[in-house]
Amino acid sequence: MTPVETSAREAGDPHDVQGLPPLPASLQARLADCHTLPSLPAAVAKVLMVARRTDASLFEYAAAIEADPALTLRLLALANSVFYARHRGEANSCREAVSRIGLDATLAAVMSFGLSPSGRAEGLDLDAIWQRAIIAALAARHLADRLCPEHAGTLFTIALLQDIGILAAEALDGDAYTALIRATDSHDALCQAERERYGCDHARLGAWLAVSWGVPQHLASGIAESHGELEATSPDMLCLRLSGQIADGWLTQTPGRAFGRLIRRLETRQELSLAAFEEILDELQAQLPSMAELLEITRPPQRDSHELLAEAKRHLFMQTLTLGARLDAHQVELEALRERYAELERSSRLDPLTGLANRAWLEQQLEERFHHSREHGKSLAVVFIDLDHFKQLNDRHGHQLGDRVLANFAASLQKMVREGDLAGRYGGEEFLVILPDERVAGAEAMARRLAERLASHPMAEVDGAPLHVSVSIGIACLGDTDFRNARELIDAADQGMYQAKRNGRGGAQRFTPRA
Ligand SMILES: Nc1nc2c(ncn2[C@@H]2O[C@H](COP(=O)(O)OP(=O)(O)OP(=O)(O)O)[C@@H](O)[C@H]2O)c(=O)[nH]1
Repeated sequence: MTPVETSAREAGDPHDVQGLPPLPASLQARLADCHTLPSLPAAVAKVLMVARRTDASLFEYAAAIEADPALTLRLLALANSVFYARHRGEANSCREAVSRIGLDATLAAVMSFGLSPSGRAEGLDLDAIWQRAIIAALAARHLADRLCPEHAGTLFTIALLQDIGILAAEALDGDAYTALIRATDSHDALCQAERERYGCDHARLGAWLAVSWGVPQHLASGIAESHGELEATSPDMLCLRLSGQIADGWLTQTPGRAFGRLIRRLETRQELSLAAFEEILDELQAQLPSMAELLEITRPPQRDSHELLAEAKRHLFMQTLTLGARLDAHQVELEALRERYAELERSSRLDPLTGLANRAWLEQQLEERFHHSREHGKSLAVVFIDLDHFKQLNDRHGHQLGDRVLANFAASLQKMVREGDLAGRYGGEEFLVILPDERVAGAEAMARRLAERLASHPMAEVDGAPLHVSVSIGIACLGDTDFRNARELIDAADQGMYQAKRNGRGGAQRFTPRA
């Protein structure tokens, strides 16, 4: 956190945090009218006045605190607590106490005294709020000791005060706000609900309140930014934001799951190893009881860091398994979809009755092959086949038999074409075969073979008697004539076929351009 300059502002709410956008105007107006906002005892305010000066000495801090005996006692208790006393002797004066615990922690202790759980706001669970605050404050300090020691004291104070905005929101809205807390199942969800209701969350509101008390601006802007994403933040911001999330995980009914999620979120941050995280949790557990005692709040639940992280890893493992299983299922689904798509695509090219290429596919293929043959100076033959007297066949034997004949004819045709050729149904009883690299002679040979086959193989049986069909065939060839496009080539083969019909059916006729 970069300390924010405390120069006077020209306009706007004097309690705004410099460097941050102002609070929504309607909220500012309501805050200005609210007479129940939490305030600080005079002694605390005096200490804050000292803290606002960058050149304030230890002596001045001590002097401000000594003016209030209760505050002095609280500070001495803190300096002599397990956390600060370690192997040192007893601190007997306010000055000794301030020197031992440092200016930041002194400020935090003084502030927490001013906002002690014995204060007002009966609708709120102040005990829970302070539990979160002290866990976060200690976590922030220990995280900072590892990641940015120069900010450890400041972060302790900010983390401790990060939720004071809840006090302001409760003062504004009373039961409606406490109902909002009850309706949300996590701190994140509460922030989101606040943003929807007030246009900002309690962190931002807390920063405003802090400035109104005279808390130094850099602490206030820290409070404003204390809630948010862990990714892509500076190390000090990571310590601060993580501190609140550690506190939430610590206090939840399912800490293993919460810490599992936290570890996953931290995966992108290399600075903090799992071993360091476990040490921090150990330190937290060691210090929380005395801190809770000092603030006269209920002790937060006891957590065994080793067990906690083992459970967190179990959750992560289960989550990975579930994700893996889901991924597998998705892959199977994707494969099935791919197959289905390929099948659809394949069937979209086929004629359903005969299983041969349909007209659209024939035309598209001919188009491509036509251009390819032209470009490479190759020949390309098209054979147009029309079954003779098919109407008569239908009329005599019925449509179903007609269908069977078409299907059997298609199967025979398919057997006669070579790899690289394409046979398809062009329409009704019309068929087309594309013969790449083939000249008229090759196409005529194919027509002959087809006629022979039809003569020797009946296409159906009627009352035990074989039913033979004949076809009329038209042939056109790129190479013989200079067709401009595939359409012209088909039309030419069609004309050849009509000529074959006119010649008496059952034969093949090559296209001959009129002179
Ligand atoms: N069973 C059946 N008949 C079809 C199908 N498609 C077209 N036809 C019939 O094929 C017949 C074609 O008749 P025409 O075009 O008059 O030709 P044709 O009777 O074969 O006479 P020519 O071609 O002159 O030898 C029509 O009666 C169509 O109803 C089909 O999918 N199934």
